[in-house]
Amino acid sequence: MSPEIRGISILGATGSIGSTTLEVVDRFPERLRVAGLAAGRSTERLASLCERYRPDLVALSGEEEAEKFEGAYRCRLPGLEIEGGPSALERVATLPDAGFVMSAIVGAAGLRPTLAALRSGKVVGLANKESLVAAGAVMTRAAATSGARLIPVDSEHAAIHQCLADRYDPVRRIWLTASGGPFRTASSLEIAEATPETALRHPTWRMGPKITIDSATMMNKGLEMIEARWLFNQPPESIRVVVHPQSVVHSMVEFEDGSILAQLGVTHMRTPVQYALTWPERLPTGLAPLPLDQPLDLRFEPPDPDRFPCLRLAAEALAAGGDAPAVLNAANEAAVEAFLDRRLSFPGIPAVVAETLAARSPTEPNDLEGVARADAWARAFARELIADRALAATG
Ligand SMILES: NC(=O)C1=CN([C@@H]2O[C@H](COP(=O)(O)OP(=O)(O)OC[C@H]3O[C@@H](n4cnc5c(N)ncnc54)[C@H](OP(=O)(O)O)[C@@H]3O)[C@@H](O)[C@H]2O)C=CC1
Ligand SMILES: CC(=O)[C@@H](O)[C@H](O)COP(=O)(O)O
Ligand SMILES: [Mn+2]
Repeated sequence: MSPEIRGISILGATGSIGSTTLEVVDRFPERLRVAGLAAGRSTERLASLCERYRPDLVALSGEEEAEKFEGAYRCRLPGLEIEGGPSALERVATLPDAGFVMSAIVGAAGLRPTLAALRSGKVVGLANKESLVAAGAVMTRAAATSGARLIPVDSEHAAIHQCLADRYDPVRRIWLTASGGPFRTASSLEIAEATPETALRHPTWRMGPKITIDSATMMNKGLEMIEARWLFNQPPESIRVVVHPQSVVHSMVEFEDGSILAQLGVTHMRTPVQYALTWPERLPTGLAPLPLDQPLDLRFEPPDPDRFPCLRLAAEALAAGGDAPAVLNAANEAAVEAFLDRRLSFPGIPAVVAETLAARSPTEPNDLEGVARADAWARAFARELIADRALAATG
């Protein structure tokens, strides 16, 4: 019997995860059909994707972007519905013909459409970790109410999902592996001199710019600790980080008897992306296998929160709960953007996040509006700090 064709929507179709998702669609055209696509500003790429995959609906981040897209590409895309703005992203996330939604917009812009997909009971492949970092309680509650399923795409969480399978054995610890980023062996002085060029040189993964900077500060691992807390419902103190420079062991679960299960694989996002799209089935990825018939050194070392303070800040936000993770996330987004624009130094990133967290008046957001308020406050506060620092540096 041939498998049923599954309609999918891709939020963040023009990005790194979006492209990998489409590679998987190319591998299994008899199983996967693109129903909806959404993206931000890469209009030429989006138009080519629409020509190639013929979705029913395409959404752009804003109405103005959608009007420009319509004007420039309508003649190439007859019959395609084109919309823009937050409600359009939500429409793509809830299309009746899409049983699966790949949530791969970068940053807090991914929250609303991800929540819409969860509310409408979709299977959601979650790459947008910021959804769980900023609004973990809101997202997981929505999934529990609607019966939606969250399948992790983040490589570490996909690994843990596989190690846990349907086991109900008590978990002692979750070990998230971290590559350590481009500055793993650098001194604090060297790290202070980091530029966008050096920080974007990730040693093992090719990813979009925001997550690549997060890997360099190790905020990525901090965000992943918070993501793991919500995905696997584990107490914060049981979620640990171990540096593993080869990025071959994608993460591990330690059970009460001390046994540790790990998931290993090649360093390529096609594996977790395809895992989410075809779960619970496993299909060939077409990637060369991990060469275990060759010598392979695997190293594990403790992380250094003195050189990488973002790790400590994220652990503190996780322990504090309430709006702290949303504030951490928004301040980090503002700081990373400024670093990439050369308006903030690399050590300025944890400094801005720390000052923003310290200045917050704690709240307990219980819906997305509350999270959005915490996010807006933190973003504005962080941007002011960044502007003041730039002024102090030039003045
Ligand atoms: N890349 C990876 O290997 C991994 C990524 N992730 C997570 O997946 C997410 C995506 O990362 P990645 O693919 O690397 O990022 P990219 O920067 O490569 O892509 C981001 C995507 O988001 C879209 N986008 C940005 N802002 C908006 C907006 N306001 N409205 C609609 N679309 C928007 C971009 O559109 P456009 O380009 O058209 O502006 C693009 O399609 C992140 O949350 C990241 O942490 C997790 C694990 C691994
Ligand atoms: C591929 C993936 O899941 C990334 O989140 C990756 O883990 C980033 O590398 P770091 O381990 O350096 O943060
Ligand atoms: Mn990851």
